[in-house]
Amino acid sequence: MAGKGFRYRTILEVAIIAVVIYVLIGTPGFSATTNSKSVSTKQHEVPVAKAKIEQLVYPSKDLNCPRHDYNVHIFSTSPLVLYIDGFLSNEEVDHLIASSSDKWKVSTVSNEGKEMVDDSVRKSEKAAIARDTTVQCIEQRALSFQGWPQETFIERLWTQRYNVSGHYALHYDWGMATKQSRRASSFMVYLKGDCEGGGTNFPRLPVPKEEKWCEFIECNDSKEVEGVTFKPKRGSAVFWMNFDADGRGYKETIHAGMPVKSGQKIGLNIWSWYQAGHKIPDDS
Ligand SMILES: O=C(O)CCC(=O)C(=O)O
Ligand SMILES: [Fe+2]
Repeated sequence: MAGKGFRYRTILEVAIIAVVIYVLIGTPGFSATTNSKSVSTKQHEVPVAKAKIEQLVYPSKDLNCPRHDYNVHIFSTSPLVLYIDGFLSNEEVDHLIASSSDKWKVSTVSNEGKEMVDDSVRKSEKAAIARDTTVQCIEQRALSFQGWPQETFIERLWTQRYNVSGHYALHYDWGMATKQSRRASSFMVYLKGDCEGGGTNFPRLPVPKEEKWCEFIECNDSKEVEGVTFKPKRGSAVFWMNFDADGRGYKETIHAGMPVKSGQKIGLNIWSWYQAGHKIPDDS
């Protein structure tokens, strides 16, 4: 009798341990094993890292980019948040807007690996712009700005358009982060900011005291808006690092695209993806 009871207990313990291991391995960001986790377990067995690698772009080595100057202001050192005044030239901004014009598609959000439209989270349109020389020079500038970090690549550039009531609710840009692969940094570049509202709000970042910042941030935000809101100033960008050196996501980087109350806003996302062990393909 005692032997049987012991056996049942052992089976129960093994079952509990198996369930715990299953749950942990299935949790995003838990370990390296999530690197090869499927986007959708049912229909499309696409490993996350593979899907992401297909979105990475490599500016040509033969580019001859025109010189371009911009002004950088340190907003915060931990996490690193910078405001880059004039990151893009007027010509580049016009070019990006023109090349998006016939490509706008409704924006989606990713929910447990599935892409879906959800207006309550994200209401905008996005366009995957062609990678001509101007665009590749911007990709190259984004890498150069960051000091050419190792095993880090630019994700294909997207523009994003918000009309009245367009917005992007609070979120992190982390995506499916693992030790081996993650969205290391974000640039939110503004192409068009002829609007009321539409700033990028970081509720956990404190508002600086210095009035000079009012050129770049909302200084008349109502009391209900927490933290700092960067103005969508044409050609300028907010840059931030999403993770610390150990790969822990910075909670302070939670942010939102504030609702556009009138007019229109167009932005450009430049995300940099860290992929351990990945190399620029020979044929690129
Ligand atoms: O439009 C904005 O201000 C923010 C957009 C954003 O956070 C994103 O596209 O990830
Ligand atoms: Fe974002």
